[in-house]
Amino acid sequence: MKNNVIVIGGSGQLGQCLKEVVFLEELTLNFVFLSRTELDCINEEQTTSIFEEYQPVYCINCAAYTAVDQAEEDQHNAFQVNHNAVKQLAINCLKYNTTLIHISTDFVFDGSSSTPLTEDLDTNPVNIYGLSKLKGEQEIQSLLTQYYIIRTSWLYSERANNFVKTMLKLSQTRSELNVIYDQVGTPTYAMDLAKVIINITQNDPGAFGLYHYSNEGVASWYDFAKAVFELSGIEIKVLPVASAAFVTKAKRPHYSVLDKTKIKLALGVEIPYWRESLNICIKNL
Ligand SMILES: NC(=O)C1=CN([C@@H]2O[C@H](COP(=O)(O)OP(=O)(O)OC[C@H]3O[C@@H](n4cnc5c(N)ncnc54)[C@H](OP(=O)(O)O)[C@@H]3O)[C@@H](O)[C@H]2O)C=CC1
Ligand SMILES: Cc1cn([C@H]2C[C@H](O)[C@@H](COP(=O)(O)OP(=O)(O)O[C@H]3O[C@@H](C)C(=O)[C@@H](O)[C@H]3O)O2)c(=O)[nH]c1=O
Repeated sequence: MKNNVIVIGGSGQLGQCLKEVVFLEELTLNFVFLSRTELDCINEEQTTSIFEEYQPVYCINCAAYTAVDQAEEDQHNAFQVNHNAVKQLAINCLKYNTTLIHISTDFVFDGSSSTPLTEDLDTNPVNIYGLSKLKGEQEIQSLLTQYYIIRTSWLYSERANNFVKTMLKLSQTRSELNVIYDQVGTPTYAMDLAKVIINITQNDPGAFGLYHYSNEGVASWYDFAKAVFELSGIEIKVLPVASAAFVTKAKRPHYSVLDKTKIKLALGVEIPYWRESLNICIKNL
């Protein structure tokens, strides 16, 4: 019984990438991917019965309310998924001695730093999504010792919705695009992150705690968009604009480059440079 790994939010972007890594590698554990229809994690009874059924050795939580702008007007649902459901997962992990691998975000920071963000830096989210994700982190940290919280940033892949796919889609109907240059971070190829997560389940060093993971390097959304078009061979005019000129419902941090020193040392991961990974993704699209 003790060889099950449950993946919550299994049909989202990261969930699908995890599924692909599991499919490609020979693994010792039995991975069970649960879509929202199989487990709605805001349903406490359903969550408890899934833990009872699988008694998982790991629970990988990829479920989240990720619509950053929508969250500003839909706070209740954002907190239900990103805070309350995470608390229920943690309670069940405690009961079944399950290690929780939970994904969080660079949006827990306010963006006022100008040097890469370490795990011990003060948080101060500037939007509802970031605040709800921070509350989820805090529940885990107060209830569990056996957990990995991995904060990541700007996830993209061949799957689901993400900035790369949005840019490519917009380029089909527009001859020029305005893209923000004064929000700086690091794009992360979700396949790279998925490999790190699966590796934890296969070679767990027991180094529980909070970690930062993104690809290497630094980019603005403008740099990211330009690279998407350059690597795809698409000719389109991309105009750099300031955040003030691109109004969105949610405020976003101006600087969210994550410092990856801790995860590199503790888990021995080698992290690809963001443009290298983007190139792989674009070739697959
Ligand atoms: N995307 C990004 O840029 C970043 C994401 N993250 C974090 O990484 C993690 C994975 O994100 P990503 O895969 O990109 O996000 P997606 O939005 O692609 O996937 C999230 C998944 O969660 C599911 N979900 C939402 N509500 C529930 C619920 N009540 N019960 C069960 N499942 C639910 C969604 O289901 P459905 O498909 O039915 O809506 C969806 O499949 C999240 O924790 C996110 O906060 C961190 C930094 C950047
Ligand atoms: C579509 C578009 C967006 N933008 C800007 C708006 C925003 O500042 C930035 C990214 O926009 P998006 O809405 O695609 O991405 P956004 O939802 O802000 O992405 C965030 O998602 C959550 C889930 C996270 O955890 C973060 O790490 C981050 O990836 O690009 C432009 O400048 N021009 C455009 O044409």
